[in-house]
Amino acid sequence: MEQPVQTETWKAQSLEELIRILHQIFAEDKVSVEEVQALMESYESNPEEWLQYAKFDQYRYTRNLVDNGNGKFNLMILCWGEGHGSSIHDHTDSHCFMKILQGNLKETLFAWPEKKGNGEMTKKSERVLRENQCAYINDSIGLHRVENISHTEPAVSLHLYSPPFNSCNTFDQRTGHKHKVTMTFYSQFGERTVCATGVPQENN
Ligand SMILES: N[C@@H](CS(=O)O)C(=O)O
Ligand SMILES: [Fe+2]
Repeated sequence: MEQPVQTETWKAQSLEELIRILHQIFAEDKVSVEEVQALMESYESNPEEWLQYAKFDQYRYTRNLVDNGNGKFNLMILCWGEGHGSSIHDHTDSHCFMKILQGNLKETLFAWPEKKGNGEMTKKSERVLRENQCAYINDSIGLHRVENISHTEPAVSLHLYSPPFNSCNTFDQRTGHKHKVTMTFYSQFGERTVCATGVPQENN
């Protein structure tokens, strides 16, 4: 009988330490989802450590690259103004970890639409994620929409995607029809990205 793999229980004391441990974990051949989720949850959000990456836009949520994980993952900070939300989308066969750094985010889970379907998409569940919680999703779990439903408080979240990707599909809730979109960064390593096309980058 195979021995269950012993996953380590880490406590990340700072964002810097979190990133260092993530590099260690992702350098291995096999990565445990539970281990990454527990590690990300163990970091107690300290705004002083991430404020340099938290750049907001008036109209839509922003994606701000913090670390490119040596090619193994992308770690980014998403900034959600009051009422900002994403479309229903998939995660391009990657693992997606989402930790709340500030405020609350509502996550609504949807089932994949039928191949030839043409109707309202099926809502599977919804929940509110609170400060320091870390959620996980991948395409076999389903699709989701994420929203800052607060009218008074912004929200900030830390996302890890592995392997990294720069496009996903968004879905029309009424019809289930999908549409491929390219996602880019509003800033990288704390520096505002110059957007040549002027086309909005986030999937809302
Ligand atoms: N997956 C989305 C954010 S979220 O709504 O989970 C993105 O990377 O832009
Ligand atoms: Fe997502």
